[in-house]
Amino acid sequence: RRVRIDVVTIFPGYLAPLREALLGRAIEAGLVELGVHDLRDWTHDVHQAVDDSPYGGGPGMVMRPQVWGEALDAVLAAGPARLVVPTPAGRPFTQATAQAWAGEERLVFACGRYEGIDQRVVDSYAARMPVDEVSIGDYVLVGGEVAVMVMVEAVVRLLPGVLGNPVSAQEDSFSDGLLEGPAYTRPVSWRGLDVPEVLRSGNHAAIARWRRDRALERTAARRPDLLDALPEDALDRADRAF
Ligand SMILES: N#Cc1c(-c2ccc3ccn(Cc4ccc(CN5CCCC5)cc4)c3c2)n[nH]c1N
Repeated sequence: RRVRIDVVTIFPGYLAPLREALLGRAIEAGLVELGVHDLRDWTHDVHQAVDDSPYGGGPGMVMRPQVWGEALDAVLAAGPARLVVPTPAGRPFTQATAQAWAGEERLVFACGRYEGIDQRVVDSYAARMPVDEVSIGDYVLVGGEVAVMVMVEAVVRLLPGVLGNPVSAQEDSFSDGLLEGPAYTRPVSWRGLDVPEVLRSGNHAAIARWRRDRALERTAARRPDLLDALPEDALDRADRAF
C-alpha cells in the first residue's frame, strides 16, 4: 500500500530531513510519496504576505485564510485526503492516531506559524473532508513543521515494508500498555556496569518475568497514568507487586 503525503509550509526547507534515512528509503521504495509545498507560492502580492493582525486584538499575527485556501485547493485537487492541522489546541496525537492514519491513502499537513491559521480554513474544509486539529504534546512550539515531522515518522514507520523488523511496530511500548524496560547488548561489562545475569541465563520464562517486572517498575515510576489506564485483567498477581 502506498501513502501520498503533502505538506504546506512557509519553511519547506524545514521538512528536508524527511527525505533522509528510513523515510528516504521508503520514498525511494515507492511506499511513500512526499510533496512539500511553499505556501508563499500562492501569494500574489510583492510582499508575499501570509499573515495579518488578529481580530479582537491579542499578541502576534494570524495566517490569512485566502492564501491557505488557494494552496490547499491546489494540493487537494489531486484527490480526497485527510487534512491534518497541528496546533497547540489540538486533540492529542497518539500511537492510535498514527495507526489510524497509516491506513489512509492521502494525508495533507497544513503547517501554521505565527499564532496559527484563521479558523475558517479548518471550518471550510471540515465541511467536505476529515480534518484533524492535533497536538503532539503539552509544550509550545513556534510552528507546525516539527510536529509534522513527528507525525509523519510515527505514521510511515507503521507502513508494511518500511521497517526492517515489522514485529516491533506491533510491540511498541504502548501496545501492551506499559513502557518498555531497559535494553542491553555487548560487552557484558562496561565501565564497571554488568548486564543483568538473568538476561544471559537462557531461562526464557525468567527473562520474560524480569522484563515485565522492569516494565512495570518503570511505568509505575514514570507513567503511573498508564497503569491506571490498564484494563482490569491486564495485571496478574505477580504484576501487582509494583
Ligand atoms: N502540534 C503542535 C504544537 C504546537 C504548534 C503547532 C502549530 C503551530 C502554528 C503556530 N504555532 C505557534 C503557536 C504558539 C503558541 C500559541 C498559543 N497562543 C499564543 C498566545 C495565545 C495562545 C499558538 C501558536 C504552532 C504551535 N505547539 N505545541 C505543540 N504540541
